[in-house]
Amino acid sequence: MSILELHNVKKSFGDKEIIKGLDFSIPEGSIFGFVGENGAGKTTTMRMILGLETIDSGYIEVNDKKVRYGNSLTNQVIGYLPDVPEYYDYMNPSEYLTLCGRLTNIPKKELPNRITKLLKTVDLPVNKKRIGGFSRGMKQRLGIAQALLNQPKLLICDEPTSSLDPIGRSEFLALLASLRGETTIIFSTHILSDVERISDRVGILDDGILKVNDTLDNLKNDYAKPQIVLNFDSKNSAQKANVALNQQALQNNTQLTIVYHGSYQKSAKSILEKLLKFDLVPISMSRQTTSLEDIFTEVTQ
Ligand SMILES: Nc1ncnc2c1ncn2[C@@H]1O[C@H](COP(=O)(O)OP(=O)(O)OP(=O)(O)O)[C@@H](O)[C@H]1O
Repeated sequence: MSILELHNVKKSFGDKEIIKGLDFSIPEGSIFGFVGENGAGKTTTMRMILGLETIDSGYIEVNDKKVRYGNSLTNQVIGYLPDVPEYYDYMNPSEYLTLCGRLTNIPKKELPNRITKLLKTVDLPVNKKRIGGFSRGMKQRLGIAQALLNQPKLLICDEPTSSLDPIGRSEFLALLASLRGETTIIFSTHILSDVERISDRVGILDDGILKVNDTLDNLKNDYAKPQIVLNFDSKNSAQKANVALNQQALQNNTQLTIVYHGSYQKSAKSILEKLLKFDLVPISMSRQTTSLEDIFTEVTQ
């Protein structure tokens, strides 16, 4: 079952068509990595899902209900972490979450328990430390606690890791991954390794349409272009080796890259046999699989 469905959604700003017909759905329980170059329209799409932006044509459904522009009822099942969450620096996390809970009408009796549990989930202290003294990573984690306060079915995060250092990013991704199964997550990013780390599904937005929407495993199979990379001790040896291989390889200085088909074992054996005939021995040989970056480049070229 899908928690989110977009049906031929189009959106222009002035005479510039940004979203040219988005048609996709996100199955319940998945972590969906929404990727695209700067300005591709990721934030605009998320804002339309939240009813914060008008839709020119088409429609969006969340949990089987149509999204309406301005204070959409569908937001009752959505948690949202904007790209730059704003806080009252003088508050501590419990005070801030209490304020958010009151504004969203969470029953007063339930609120303290939920807050204690959530602060534990996002690994923030329940002490009196003020938000003003928090690191960016802590602020993003507090943002997730706020987004989870209404126990949403769908969690939307807009570029949640782009301002974090590697440790903050790692901790944040681990937090998102720990929510797998509890809520469906859509997060936008242009950090492809983040998507590879935690997403089940990937959508690539390019030129106003979703060019790809599939599981990472399927994408890797569909776009598989397995390569063998050989390194030699000199440019000259690499050149000679390429002659021995009938110029099959792409040479970059001391490195040769060969796209192979079928079995790795057979291809590697045949390459080595050809090289050894000429006494050419590579200093290293490795098999490379398709990365999301390769797929992204191919799709958006
Ligand atoms: N309110 C607006 N008025 C006019 N143009 C807008 C408005 N909002 C967004 N745009 C334009 O729409 C395009 C898509 O912007 P959007 O922020 O959705 O892209 P994005 O994929 O989220 O980019 P980034 O990764 O840089 O955040 C951009 O060209 C942007 O300048």
